[in-house]
Amino acid sequence: ASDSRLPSTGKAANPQLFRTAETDKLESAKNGKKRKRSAAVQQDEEDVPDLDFFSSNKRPAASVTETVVATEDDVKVSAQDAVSDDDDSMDEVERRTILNSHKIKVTDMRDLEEIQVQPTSTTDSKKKKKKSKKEEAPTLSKKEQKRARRLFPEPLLNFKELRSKYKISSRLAENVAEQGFTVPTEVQLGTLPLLLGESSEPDLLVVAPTGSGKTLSFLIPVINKIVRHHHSNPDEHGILSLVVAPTRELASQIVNEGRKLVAGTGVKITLMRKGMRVGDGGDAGANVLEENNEESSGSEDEETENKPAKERANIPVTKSDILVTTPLMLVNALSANRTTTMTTLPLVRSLVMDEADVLLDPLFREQTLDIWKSCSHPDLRVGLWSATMGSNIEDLTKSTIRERLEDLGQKPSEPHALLRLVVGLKDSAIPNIDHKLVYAATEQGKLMGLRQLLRPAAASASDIRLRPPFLIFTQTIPRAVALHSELKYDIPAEAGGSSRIAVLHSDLSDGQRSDIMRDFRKGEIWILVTTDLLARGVDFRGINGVVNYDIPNSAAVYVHRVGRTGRAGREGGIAVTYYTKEDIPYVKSIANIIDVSEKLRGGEEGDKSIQKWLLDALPNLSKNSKKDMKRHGVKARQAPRLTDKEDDGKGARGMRISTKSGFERRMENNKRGAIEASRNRKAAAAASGNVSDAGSWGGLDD
Ligand SMILES: Nc1ncnc2c1ncn2[C@@H]1O[C@H](COP(=O)(O)OP(=O)(O)OP(=O)(O)O)[C@@H](O)[C@H]1O
Repeated sequence: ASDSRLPSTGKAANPQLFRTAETDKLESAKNGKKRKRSAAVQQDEEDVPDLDFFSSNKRPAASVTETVVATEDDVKVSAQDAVSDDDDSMDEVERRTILNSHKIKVTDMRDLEEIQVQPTSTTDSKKKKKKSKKEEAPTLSKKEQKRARRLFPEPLLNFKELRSKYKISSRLAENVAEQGFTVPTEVQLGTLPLLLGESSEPDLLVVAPTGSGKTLSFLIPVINKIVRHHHSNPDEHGILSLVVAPTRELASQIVNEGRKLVAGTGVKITLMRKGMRVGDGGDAGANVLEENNEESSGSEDEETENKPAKERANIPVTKSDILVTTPLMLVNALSANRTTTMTTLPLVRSLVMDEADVLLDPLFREQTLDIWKSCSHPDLRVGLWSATMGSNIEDLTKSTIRERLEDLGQKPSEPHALLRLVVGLKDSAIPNIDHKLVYAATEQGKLMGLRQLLRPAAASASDIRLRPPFLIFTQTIPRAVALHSELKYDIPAEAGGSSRIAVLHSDLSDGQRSDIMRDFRKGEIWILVTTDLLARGVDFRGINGVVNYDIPNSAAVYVHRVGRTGRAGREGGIAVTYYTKEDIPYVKSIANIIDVSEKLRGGEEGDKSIQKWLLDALPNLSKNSKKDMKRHGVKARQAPRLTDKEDDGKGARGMRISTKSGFERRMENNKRGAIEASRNRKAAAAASGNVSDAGSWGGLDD
């Protein structure tokens, strides 16, 4: 019975994570255009403070029928709004009610002086309020400043409004409708009006849960803007939008999503590949893509795939409007592999950074900032999207926006805001999955636990029941490879044997990587062992679970890894995290994340997987150790000491992934007489050459 609610059954729940019955009523009334003027709600922003998004669990959030004392501001707004009762827009009280119950918080990030001088906020009434406040009290308390920065823009109630209200291209609207989504997710509800509305398009920082549909939220406005651009500037050709993502897998997925949306709109979206050059295509200042015949395989990206390499080499210029790329690939193209100064991208009007916090993390920062600054159009808008975002990213964004304009020596044609939109609780894991934090004491204990998960019969003995397909994350590439060869023969030949389990990491060729992605998506591979390469962004809708075989290097990585399941509101996903004695110093931040996500879900204290005593007992990690852990992971597990071959027996032995149990599995399979598997086993035994040099653990008896 429990299987019927697994993500893999494809049953999509409501994709919205946060909602209340009261708002449902209000939204459907609005959707039905039955506007109730009597709505009066006291929903002061103090009710939704930074760290308390659980209010709807404790008491009913703003109710439309409730008559309560309105704040001074609310009265002002309501009175003003009554005048324009006939129009279809919402009053501020309704907007607040809907945004608050979906836990959407919009903040103007600019300095208050700037907001006052250049009022470009999305709500007129709010503008007036801010101004009058400022005039009355020049020095505002912190609380008042926060209040003055809060915005309550109009939410998107349904996808039809994209056409009826926001006038997006009819073909684009059709393409969205064809996806068959019933209601917009929170991030779509909040960001689409901001990006498509009549006010000047803002720069936007968005923090919204994993699997909540951020891709659609940034692609629709980007595509619509280009359709408009094509109308008004029919002669201007070149890259108008850039989407940057940290991995090839994610970039490729964005292109595939984009292709569905651009069909018939005249907009072209392209995945940046090795061998493409971004150069001057002849039109003055227009950047176009040029492709030569270097390797560019990858079956996920169908378009160029079907053409033989020779033919591809003859495509001199790819006229593309949207280029989707990883940072390094574009930087190399713009600087001829760092041999020249960066070419500029003068036409780009939209720069989207997906997984922005990792793109601006030291690992990618330099490349990302180079790309950002190479976009030299004064009307560039940036969008930074992720499920996690440190406050350092906000500061870096502000300073880069400023510096880029200073370097350009030009001003944008119209002033615009830098807004931040947060859905739910910043940096938290989604509430619709089960988290299991399991103490396994040793490396061998983890392997034993994982084997139990692989066997449905054995699973009934523990309380964890994990059905394929699922992902297993390790700390390093050698460990992913070792674990894969360890588990390869655990799946019986009758069920497909070793072909059901695969390993994916960045040492594989592009072609191998996309083949594995394709087979996993098709359901031919059931279990994918991987590194943090797949921790972010990739969307396997029907994945039932995630196993953190090695604990993640940070709380943010935990949020992203486990967010591969429970996509678009699906229930029943499981996240299992093993930890050993060595991991104890690093577990607290993960336990905290789980605790918060369980609070977000509500429910009884007894249902919680993280007990208070555990949280109290786990040690806190110093700032420096946190930094160190983030960069290197658990020391004892670092590559390259941990591969079997390189194990020097001095300490790393205890942390290696044992091979003896693999041998045991092979013996078991021999007994079963699975001929094909036996042939593979021999090959594998010959290749590894160290079957007898196994660890101390003898495997599990079935
Ligand atoms: N309104 C909607 N209703 C139902 N499903 C949706 C809706 N919008 C998007 N989806 C689906 O939700 C899934 C997750 O979307 P997406 O990959 O954009 O998530 P994300 O927010 O970018 O997550 P991550 O932070 O992990 O990158 C996709 O399969 C997408 O098709």
